[in-house]
Amino acid sequence: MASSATSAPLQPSSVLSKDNDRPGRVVFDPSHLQNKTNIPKEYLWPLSERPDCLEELEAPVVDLKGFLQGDESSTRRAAEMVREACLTHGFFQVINHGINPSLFHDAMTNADQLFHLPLETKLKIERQPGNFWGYTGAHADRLSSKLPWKETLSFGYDDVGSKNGIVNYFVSSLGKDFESIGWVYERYFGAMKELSLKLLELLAISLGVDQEYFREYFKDGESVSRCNYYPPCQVPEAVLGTGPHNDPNGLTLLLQDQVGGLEVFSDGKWRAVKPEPDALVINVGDTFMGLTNGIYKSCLHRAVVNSEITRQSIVFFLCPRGDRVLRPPEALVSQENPRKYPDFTWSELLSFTQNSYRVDGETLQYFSQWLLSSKATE
Ligand SMILES: C=C1C[C@]23C[C@H]1CC[C@H]2[C@]1(C)CCC[C@@](C)(C(=O)O)[C@H]1[C@@H]3C(=O)O
Ligand SMILES: O=C(O)CCC(=O)C(=O)O
Ligand SMILES: [Fe+2]
Repeated sequence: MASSATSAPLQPSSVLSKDNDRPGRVVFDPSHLQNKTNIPKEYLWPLSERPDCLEELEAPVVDLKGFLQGDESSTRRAAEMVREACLTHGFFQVINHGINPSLFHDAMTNADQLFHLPLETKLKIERQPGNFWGYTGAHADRLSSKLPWKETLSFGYDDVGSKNGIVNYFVSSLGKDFESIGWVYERYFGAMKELSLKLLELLAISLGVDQEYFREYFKDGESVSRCNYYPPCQVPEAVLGTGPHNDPNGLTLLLQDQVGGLEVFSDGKWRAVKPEPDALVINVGDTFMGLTNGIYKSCLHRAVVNSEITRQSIVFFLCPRGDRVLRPPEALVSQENPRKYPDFTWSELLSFTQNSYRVDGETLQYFSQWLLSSKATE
């Protein structure tokens, strides 16, 4: 369960290569799998705790309107709400965030169309080892057991280095017909980057840190964006759409449809994050927990699937530039709260998480210990 320390090492990518040169390779074909009652062993997780009546996570729905308009008392109120949530579990939702609901709608419907393409077409844009761009079915390119019951399409979203990178990606990999889809995600993830920088200002205010501090830290980052598509499963309690994990990045901005399935392990129980129309779910990742010297919490979460209906989510993982050293501002370090983690860079943490996938919520702790012991033996 969540409290026991287990880690499932990822298979090196050289072990799993393209299905045509590795006949034993698992290929996630939802049209076939979603009707099966006999779930192939690669997808099985120890029977997950699925209470009949799942309690809801106590996570505030924060109205950003006043803050975005520069209104002081609304900003104070919003900062207090996010502070309380981040001191406890690091999850809150935002509404009136300034993003047009039609962009949410377009991002969801285009993902639906993309995941309905024939499997051969999706495999043409399969994610390659060491790269964050492309399609995966159940992450079978990197994992061989406890596979997530999902398809993903990811983009190494980078508004700094590559202008129109997502549009170019669609056109060069799937052809000119996909240009308009590329523009939808270019606009969507551009809006997510902008909003995430504003949220960092609100978080800085909530911590009494210079308003620009975190914004400056993340503004030239190499973020990752992803569409998740979770088909139904006839034995939903035997599989997980996304296994338990803490996000390694700074902040995560997640758009979920109204189906529900996102759960957070808080106060000893899995709790549902209730879908709110047109809201975004925001959560603190390990990098932000590190930057706040452990004051704001990143929390274990997972996505479950159901037996009836496909669920979709679209995620923006805000990350720093790879060589940025993660060090909290002085205001967050004191005698009572001394440094919790050593200095490290985002690329060090990212490669650790890519090689060792922990399901116990202790990644940052283990990473810090590993870093300190490996530096001591250098
Ligand atoms: C930098 C990243 C690695 C993952 C995608 C982004 C941010 C979160 C990571 C992830 C979601 C954590 C859970 C396991 C994972 C393999 C997944 O199920 O998708 C992770 C991502 C990944 O490596 O693709
Ligand atoms: O789809 C979801 O609700 C959660 C996905 C998630 O946690 C992730 O991709 O990191
Ligand atoms: Fe996550």
